[in-house]
Amino acid sequence: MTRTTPEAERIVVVGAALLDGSRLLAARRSAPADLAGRWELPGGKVEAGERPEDALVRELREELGVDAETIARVPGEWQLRAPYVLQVWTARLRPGSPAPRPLEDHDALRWLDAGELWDVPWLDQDVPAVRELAELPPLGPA
Ligand SMILES: Nc1nc2c([nH]c(=O)n2[C@H]2C[C@H](O)[C@@H](COP(=O)(O)OP(=O)(O)OP(=O)(O)O)O2)c(=O)[nH]1
Repeated sequence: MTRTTPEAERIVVVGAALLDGSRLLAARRSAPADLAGRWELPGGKVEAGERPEDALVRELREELGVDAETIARVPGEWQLRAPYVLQVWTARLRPGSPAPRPLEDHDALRWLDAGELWDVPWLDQDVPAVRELAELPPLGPA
């Protein structure tokens, strides 16, 4: 049975498909223990009154030390552990941005070429989102 979370109890987690040409940035979580060592899309929880796109830019600044901008919403929404749901935006670094560094929540970063998307052990709950990304340009069919 698929369990859905009532609208009022949902907390949106925004994840970035941070792109550099046709490469995608994957981030390895360092905490909590049950997620540590698995790979995810950098991002975090949207705060009350915050636009998801603004939350994503803020999270990328805090977690990776970068100056990024969102490009477009990736169609779909994926249930995480309740009450969280994952929404994904493609994003890119703005000109002059520092390179990403694992400042918070992560202990490794990796730019994956389109052919390397499945070379890291993604969090189980991120696999459907990565599968969707793999079907979309610039990672998948043009
Ligand atoms: N950022 C991110 N979180 C994910 C992904 N997949 C997934 O299950 N999660 C979970 C982990 C956390 O329970 C929750 C997001 O938490 P977070 O720790 O990244 O968010 P945050 O920076 O706002 O957290 P906080 O420390 O301020 O509370 O969503 C993903 O791809 N990216």
